[in-house]
Amino acid sequence: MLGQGNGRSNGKIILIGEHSAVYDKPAIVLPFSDTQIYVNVRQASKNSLTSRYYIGYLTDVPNEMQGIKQLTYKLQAYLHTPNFHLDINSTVPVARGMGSSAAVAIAITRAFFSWKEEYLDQQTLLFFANYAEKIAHGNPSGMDAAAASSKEPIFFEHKQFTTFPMNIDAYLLVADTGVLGQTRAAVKSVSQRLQTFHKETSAIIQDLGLLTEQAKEAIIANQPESLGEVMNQAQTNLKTLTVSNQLLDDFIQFSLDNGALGAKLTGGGRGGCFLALAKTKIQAEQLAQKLEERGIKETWIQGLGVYQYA
Ligand SMILES: Nc1ncnc2c1ncn2[C@@H]1O[C@H](COP(=O)(O)OP(=O)(O)O)[C@@H](O)[C@H]1O
Ligand SMILES: C[C@@](O)(CCOP(=O)(O)O)CC(=O)O
Repeated sequence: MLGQGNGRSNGKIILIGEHSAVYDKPAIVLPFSDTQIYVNVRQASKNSLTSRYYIGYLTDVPNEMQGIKQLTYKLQAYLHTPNFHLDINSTVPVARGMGSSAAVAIAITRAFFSWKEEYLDQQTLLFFANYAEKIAHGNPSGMDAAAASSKEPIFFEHKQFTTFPMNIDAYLLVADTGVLGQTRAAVKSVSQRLQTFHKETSAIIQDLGLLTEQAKEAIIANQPESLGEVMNQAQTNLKTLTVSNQLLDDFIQFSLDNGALGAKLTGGGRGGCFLALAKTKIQAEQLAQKLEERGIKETWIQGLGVYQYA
């Protein structure tokens, strides 16, 4: 009888570059250690899963969990494991643009390899995580899995990532609208727009890529105001791509009216979370309080310069 295997991962925040990353443009993504996933795997008579969102046999999981199911079967075949029970404990909100599907895939892969006491290199880890992401998202850029596997903020480009100095003195307020995001549908609709309105849509995607480069420069040069302006321009482009929604637009405007240097949605959009940039922690806290009074479900504050690595 095999012992147990354990794996961990964390959520992520896309600072800038969602959607355009699917078309090979760069993105800046931060691992987000305030949200964590722990997975335990052990031998069982039938393949089964326990998570806050689902309890039961893997043969019966709902369609939206096909990514996880196929991943575990692939890991089982690759590592020649017996039947298993998976326990998933997570504080990453599901379908809010925080990369829950990639984080869970990373934690599951780590748990299986630790169970079999097999060495897991970064390339193999990303191979398995992106296998699950392809089933969950259709056409993932790969940045969610890369960020969930990294301890530091990353500049993701051409399927590779590098790190860079987070010199900036500013605070990110992450706010959850509480409404499910629709990553798969939003990614599909951008691809349809690209066919129908090719010239206009590819210009927006190009622009989002340039804005990501400008965001990196603003961070390195410690220019919070410039970063805020770049975030606002990115949000305008995301709105034109129709991946925002009225709720996000209203909260983003409210944040700007209440002193945010910039604000934009994060992740797949059409729900989920948004980001507001503040110069000081106190300003971020004051805005968080106002947003919560206005109905925001949950907020987190992340220092950008004093980044606490996951
Ligand atoms: N805690 C969890 N337990 C089980 N499955 C999870 C969990 N978190 C995420 N998932 C999987 O990830 C999917 C949600 O992913 P997705 O909609 O892409 O969210 P996100 O936009 O946060 O990445 C779920 O349908 C499920 O398959
Ligand atoms: C829209 C996209 O750029 C980011 C999706 O982020 P999330 O899965 O909603 O956390 C898609 C992708 O990069 O695969």
